[in-house]
Amino acid sequence: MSAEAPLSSVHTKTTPGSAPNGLGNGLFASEDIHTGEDVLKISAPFVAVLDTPRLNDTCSGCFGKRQLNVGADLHMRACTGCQVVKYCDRACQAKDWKFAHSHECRIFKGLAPRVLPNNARAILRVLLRSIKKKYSNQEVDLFIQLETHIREIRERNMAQWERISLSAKAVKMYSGIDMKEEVISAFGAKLDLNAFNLTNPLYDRIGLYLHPYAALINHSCDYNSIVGFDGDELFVKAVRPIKKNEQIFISYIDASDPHDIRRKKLSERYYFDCQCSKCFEGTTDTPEDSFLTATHDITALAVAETKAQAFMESISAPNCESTGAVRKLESAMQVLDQTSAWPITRQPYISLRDELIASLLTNGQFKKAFVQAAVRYIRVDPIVYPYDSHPIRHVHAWALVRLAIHLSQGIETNPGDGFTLERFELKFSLIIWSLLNKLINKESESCTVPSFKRMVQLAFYEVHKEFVSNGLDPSNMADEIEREWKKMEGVVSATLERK
Ligand SMILES: C[S@@+](CC[C@H](N)C(=O)[O-])C[C@H]1O[C@@H](n2cnc3c(N)ncnc32)[C@H](O)[C@@H]1O
Repeated sequence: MSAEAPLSSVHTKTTPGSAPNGLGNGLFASEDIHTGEDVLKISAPFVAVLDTPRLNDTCSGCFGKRQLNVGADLHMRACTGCQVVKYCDRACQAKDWKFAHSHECRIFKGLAPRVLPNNARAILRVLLRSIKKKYSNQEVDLFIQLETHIREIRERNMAQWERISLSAKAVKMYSGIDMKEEVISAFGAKLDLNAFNLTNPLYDRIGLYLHPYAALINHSCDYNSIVGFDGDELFVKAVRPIKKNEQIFISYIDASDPHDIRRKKLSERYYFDCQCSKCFEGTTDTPEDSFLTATHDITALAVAETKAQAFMESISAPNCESTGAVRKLESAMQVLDQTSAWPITRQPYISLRDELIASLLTNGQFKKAFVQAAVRYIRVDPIVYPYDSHPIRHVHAWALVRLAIHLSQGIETNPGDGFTLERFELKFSLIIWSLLNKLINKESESCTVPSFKRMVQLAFYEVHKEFVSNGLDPSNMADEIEREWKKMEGVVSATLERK
């Protein structure tokens, strides 16, 4: 495969090669890559589908990109044929029709009101596109060579194997495709092992995505690159400088999990014992594995963790509304606090706070959400995501901006909000301006995707214009801004002291 142009839709600073330590193949930097630069950009997926709940609120043509760019509530229309997929407009519909929907529409229509699960819809797309010769020989070759771990799936996870077999049976039956079920099942296993979470530009999962070139990237808990999506475009960006010939690594799992949990997830989900440098170093001094005190009661900590996890799991129950979720998440955090040893930067605390912010927003408790988002931005993220370029840090800063804008407009919040933010007398406009200014200044090194950057630029332009129209230039207000951030520190300390 040529280093410069592996496939027409692939733009990359990598070459495939054999990876050391029994990792099979991998991708290697073909030149020095700076922080924030594209390691790999793929303009068209091999296959990408939305998760079933997202079919109703996300466009199957642009995967929500236009909704974000236009910033308006686009009124999506369902495909008149199958009524399963929805689109922003004719352009999005035409794009998806050409990509695959023209071949699957009648199958979806025949199944209505049932909808195939996401993995079956993805397998169906791959099969239909293969039959219609929509893939190049190179793409097919790469796909065929992908790891399946099919033997391990059959031996170690009967439920997964049954799901794959059932999907294969359904796809064969509904499409009428003349192919052995075992071959279709192998496609399903390839998908399970190699697909990425398709996310929107704010890094919320919306579906699954596969491209066989991107699937060559191996995992490391000490990754140097991050995957993001802008619509159906994939971006792999460098979170830190990468030297020529260095191997490209992403994290397949949540790298903020402690050592043992990371290894368990990789083994159960991807069927390998991680051979990365961080796993070899073990648990000494890593923030994910540390507690606040050197001596602690291991059993009490394990009990607290189990209790907190149970609270967290209970919020995904179908009958759990947002008020109940807030209460449960706060109880879970309290259980961890009561150990006096659990850092706010150790899982499951990090996820509990993320979930709490989301539930507070749903519940209209904006002040409390702002305070929790401030704790996350100031105290949690710099430890959990040590690279400044990490997109999650930028997305969390954006969440804080949105909440500050909301509060600065004096929009009434839920009466049960409780937190007396007023006593800190925050000047929200300066906090908003300084957060956006920081995001803009770090833009070239940020691993966020283009739509996110555009959204930030637009917001900064509007906020700055507002200051100028009042005869002010915040670029010359460094002292005032510093004072506001001291107040924000006060908000964060007061919140954490109340624990
Ligand atoms: C998506 S594929 C990556 C490409 C793969 N190396 C290949 O040759 O096709 C994932 C598989 O690569 C291997 N792998 C990736 N990262 C690894 C790691 N850190 N330690 C051990 N094996 C790894 C495992 O077999 C895993 O199931």
